[in-house]
Amino acid sequence: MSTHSKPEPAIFFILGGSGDLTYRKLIPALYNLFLDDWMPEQFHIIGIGRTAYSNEKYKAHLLEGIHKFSRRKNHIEHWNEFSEHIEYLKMDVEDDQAYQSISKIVQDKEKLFGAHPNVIFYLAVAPQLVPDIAKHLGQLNICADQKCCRIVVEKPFGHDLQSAHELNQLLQSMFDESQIYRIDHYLGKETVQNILAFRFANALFEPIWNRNYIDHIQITAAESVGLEGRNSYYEKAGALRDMVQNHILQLLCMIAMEAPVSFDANEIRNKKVDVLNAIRKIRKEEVQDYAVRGQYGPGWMKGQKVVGYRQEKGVNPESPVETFAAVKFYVDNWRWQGVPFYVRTGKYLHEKTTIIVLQFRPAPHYAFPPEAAETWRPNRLTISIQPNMDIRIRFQAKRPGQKMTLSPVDMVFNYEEAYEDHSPEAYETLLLDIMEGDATLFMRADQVEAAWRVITPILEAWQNRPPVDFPNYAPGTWGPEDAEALIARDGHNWITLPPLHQEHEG
Ligand SMILES: NC(=O)C1=CN([C@@H]2O[C@H](COP(=O)(O)OP(=O)(O)OC[C@H]3O[C@@H](n4cnc5c(N)ncnc54)[C@H](OP(=O)(O)O)[C@@H]3O)[C@@H](O)[C@H]2O)C=CC1
Ligand SMILES: O=C1O[C@H](COP(=O)(O)O)[C@@H](O)[C@H](O)[C@H]1O
Repeated sequence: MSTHSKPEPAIFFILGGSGDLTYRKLIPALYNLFLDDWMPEQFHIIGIGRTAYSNEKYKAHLLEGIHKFSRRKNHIEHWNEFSEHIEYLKMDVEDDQAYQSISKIVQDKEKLFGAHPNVIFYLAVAPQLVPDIAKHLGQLNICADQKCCRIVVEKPFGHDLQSAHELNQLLQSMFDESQIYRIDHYLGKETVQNILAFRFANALFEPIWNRNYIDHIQITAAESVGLEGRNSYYEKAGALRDMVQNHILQLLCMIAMEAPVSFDANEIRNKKVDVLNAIRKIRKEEVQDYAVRGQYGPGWMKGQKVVGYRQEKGVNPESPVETFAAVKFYVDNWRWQGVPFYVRTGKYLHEKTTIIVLQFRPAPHYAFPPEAAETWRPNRLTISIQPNMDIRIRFQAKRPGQKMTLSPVDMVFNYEEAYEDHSPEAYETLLLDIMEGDATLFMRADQVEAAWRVITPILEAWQNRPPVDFPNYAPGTWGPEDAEALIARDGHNWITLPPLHQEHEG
């Protein structure tokens, strides 16, 4: 979010350096920053885990991750230069004595750099290890330096409101809030950051961005993948915790927030937390009117046979865990009173797509002859987050010819067509922000808790009332029928993005 200059010298400790996140995301992102000349002049990366790796084996393992997962899989010409900055430390994070090695490395690097580096502890470990690690790190002298020492905490941040609150209290007892970076990788996506630019760098849209013009809003974050090996985590989470509590509510905040006075991290976060606090609390007894859950059964995905969720390895054969969730929210404030926000997400859905749709109200009066159009399509603004990266505005246009015949057309801004520059991966942006000490795109303690508060009644109602109809959707569909009913009851339907230039429906 900052307007970047090259960061100060930095030491990265990745606790969980032998794990999947480091392999898939963190090292590819750091390497891309290196290729783009964004890494500090002096930096060092220490991967930590219990697995026995020599430095050479560790680097070879990480290089394999670049080949598989980096957006620049084959750009390895600078890998040797980059990997000189990497080492592996075999360490059990539950061993109290082991933390001395960390202090020693920092002292050695300080001498070598001849400067006081920023020290970043990235906790890429299972959530149950986080409290213990934070306690140990908090006791190190280097962490008393509020300006230089930072701790990065991955999702899930807590399992519910109470555990999130306890984790916040613990972290804040060891670190200043300004040192804590709670990751929500959606906030690092280019198209998500662009929502702020679109809304607040243009005078055109803000006057109509409210209940007077907008009929309803939809947010779809559909995935075509399944569990991707994270079965045991997912069985404790489910779609509501995994996607709605964090990513989807953050998208909703970006759409619904008031204009910030400045781009100060706390100013933006204040405006977002105002939205979370304004979301109408769903009463437990009304949860079924506002929320729908689903679980996929066995079926086919892109020509491949897939097992149902309950048949996945490590999953309870009678699991009540939802792999799909749809919710209708209201934001009770002057801007959004009465405007429903429909959100949905799920695994093994028809296609991977994350879109935000602002459906405008119809024009107040159509003066055109009845034969001008079969049906009137109100204006619609669609923000495609991924995999398409575009913004489309739908409006009525006169078809060429002697008669006044109208049809809907799209005005499109497409990232790839508009800019030659590539878009960085979310983790690249976020890691650079951490190095620069810019917390704008990270979750503050009160934001995380406010988001848990929003979904708590649904979590509790679902826990108290086990599902009777699971599995209730087939892989490759758009989820359970009840999700269609949720929105159809209000006279709407879920909008999926047609390919550009295709005739509009719905
Ligand atoms: N993977 C992903 O795509 C995503 C992951 N996340 C989050 O990131 C975090 C890490 O996930 P992921 O990488 O998938 O998990 P993995 O299970 O792949 O990795 C866990 C890491 O923790 C290390 N570890 C476990 N116990 C100890 C210990 N006692 N001492 C030292 N190291 C230990 C493991 O090292 P070793 O076995 O060598 O001891 C390993 O490096 C989780 O919170 C997850 O929710 C969030 C979004 C996406
Ligand atoms: O945080 C998570 O996000 C991914 C989806 O991320 P995306 O960037 O591919 O949209 C999701 O698959 C995973 O279950 C969840 O933990």
